[in-house]
Amino acid sequence: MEQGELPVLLVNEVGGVRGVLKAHVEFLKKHFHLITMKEFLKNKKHWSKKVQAIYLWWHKPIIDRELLESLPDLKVIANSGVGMDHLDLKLISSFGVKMANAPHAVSSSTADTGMALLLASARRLVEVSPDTECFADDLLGDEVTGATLGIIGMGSIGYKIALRAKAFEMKILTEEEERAVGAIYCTKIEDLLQQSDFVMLVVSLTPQTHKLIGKRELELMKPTATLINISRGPVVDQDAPVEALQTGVIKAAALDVTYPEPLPRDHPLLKLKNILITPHLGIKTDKTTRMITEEAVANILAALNGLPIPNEVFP
Ligand SMILES: O=CC(=O)O
Repeated sequence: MEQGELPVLLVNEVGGVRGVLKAHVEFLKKHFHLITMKEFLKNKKHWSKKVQAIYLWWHKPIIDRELLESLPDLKVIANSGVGMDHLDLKLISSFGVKMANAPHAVSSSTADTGMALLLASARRLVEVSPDTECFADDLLGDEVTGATLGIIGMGSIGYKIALRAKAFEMKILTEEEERAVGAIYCTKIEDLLQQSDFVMLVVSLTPQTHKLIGKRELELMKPTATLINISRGPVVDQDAPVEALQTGVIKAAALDVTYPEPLPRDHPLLKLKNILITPHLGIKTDKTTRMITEEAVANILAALNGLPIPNEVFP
């Protein structure tokens, strides 16, 4: 890189459904020469030795061996969220490329989404319309105050959910050691499932958490309990809640994540009444998306300057 030249940052696209938000482009351009995947592919020869960083906005582009081989000067990939399950961390690292995520930016808005799903399904907010008869027997909801919330995954998002749940006077169970918010530690996930009125999934998707919740786990839950997933779709074996919700094994579910996303229109989950499904809204606020880009820029600049990367992720 010549003096005064900005490092080249590759982004999937600008705007659209999966492109870096247009509102962030001016900020990115203060630090980088920005090129899109389309521009890169159009003139690979020109850009290939210039790209030093990738900012991955919403899981695109696919980072595979072919792409990595075509970017010999790539130093860092910054992810626009906390979940890294869409990346082959070992492969990327074998090319000497560093990786980073944005955990601080996303924790509050994702915790808010979790609580919004919990409250909405407890009080059946999406089942009603303005002309619904308010004393209809079948509209009685669940009291949140005093109910037990089991949190599976006590990272920064789980911790913030616990803080919020405490303000709602809930009893909190966790299967990880986290007593700072007054959560009670269950040594076994089975105990948490059996005792909770609401079970909230906040774990990262890894081979260990893939299909963590299936038929057996749902059967351990109370028939009056609600399952809430704000982590990744494949943490739940998706056939299991279909049957469990149809047969009353559990009372309700609220899923911000599914597989695939979005679900096909004829998916059996979409036919159920006792389920609330949102399209992976977790982090989507204006402030969070701005903070994500700021966090990503800090990660990239640190990597390019040979400084410790604030949110480096290791394979
Ligand atoms: O899904 C959201 C994230 O990975 O941060």
